[in-house]
Amino acid sequence: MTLTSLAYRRLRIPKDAPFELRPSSPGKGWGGFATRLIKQGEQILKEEPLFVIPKPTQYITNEDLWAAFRRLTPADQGQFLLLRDNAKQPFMMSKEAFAENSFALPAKFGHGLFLVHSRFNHSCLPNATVPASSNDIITLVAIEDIMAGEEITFCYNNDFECKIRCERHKILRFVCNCKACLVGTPFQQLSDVRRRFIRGLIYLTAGAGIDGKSQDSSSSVIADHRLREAADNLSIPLSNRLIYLLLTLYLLEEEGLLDYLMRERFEPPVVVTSSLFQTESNAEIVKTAMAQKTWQGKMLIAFRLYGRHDAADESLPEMLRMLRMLRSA
Ligand SMILES: C[S@@+](CC[C@H](N)C(=O)[O-])C[C@H]1O[C@@H](n2cnc3c(N)ncnc32)[C@H](O)[C@@H]1O
Repeated sequence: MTLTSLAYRRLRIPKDAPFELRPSSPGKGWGGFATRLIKQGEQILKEEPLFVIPKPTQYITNEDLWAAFRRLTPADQGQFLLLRDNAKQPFMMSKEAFAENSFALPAKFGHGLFLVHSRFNHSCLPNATVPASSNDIITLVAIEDIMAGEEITFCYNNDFECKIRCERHKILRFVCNCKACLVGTPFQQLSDVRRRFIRGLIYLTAGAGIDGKSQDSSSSVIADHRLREAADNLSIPLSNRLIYLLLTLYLLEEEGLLDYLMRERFEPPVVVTSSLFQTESNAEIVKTAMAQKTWQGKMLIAFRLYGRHDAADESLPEMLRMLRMLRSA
């Protein structure tokens, strides 16, 4: 344990916090570890920013940061000066310190410096999350039960469920070694296939990538141009649409990413889509599929619908296009 990393011992942590800060596995500096069982959905940490810079990242300057630093109380300045580059040496530049320890605050179109949230390491298969906040206060929430002694991690980006290992590492600018990143393992190889597949399936059902944009032919994950055009025009038939949605949920589950927040995001479209069928024979299959207990079971039955036309197919694209227009208005 180096003297510099011991600086973290002096960080202000809530007295009743269910975690402690200590060294993590090699290369990961320090991290947050559960000191007792933390139940799924439990709030692990609620934190106010030390300061906020109300600017997009690319416009934040060292001068902005020094001005914010000077406005802090001496005690808060002391806390800022405890920050270390991955628990090693102090940061050379305040911009680096800010980049490593800040979170975007959508409500303010700016970024806040969070001393304690930033001590938690990343995983592409996390056990916690920091949901988007509507104000300056952010929270760390368990997305599964976390055992005492287990490292608490969250995913640093919000679209990693559809990014493969090398894409994730390019964005992170460090090499993560979680189960989905450990090269040479069958899980890792399957993980890349699953996440690329999830990206394509999201495109097919939403008619846009996770960034809300349509893809040009060079960057598209959908190789078949007719299929991509059908996705862009929101004219994927209802039967296929339901199969793609169920497949997405099944793959997320296989990947270990189907936590309660993912379910909140992906289950409603399945419920809505399954309620739209107008052709009686199709509606019967959907009913049987939806009665199955598992996503795999639902998907296997729903595959019987593949390629089947439904009376709702005539009006569906128009309805979806109107919804898209309303959302973007
Ligand atoms: C916000 S800090 C996290 C806390 C940091 N470990 C510390 O000791 O201060 C982010 C840095 O931690 C390291 N890190 C976080 N998650 C990691 C992971 N899964 N694998 C390797 N390094 C990681 C990287 O150096 C990253 O730039």
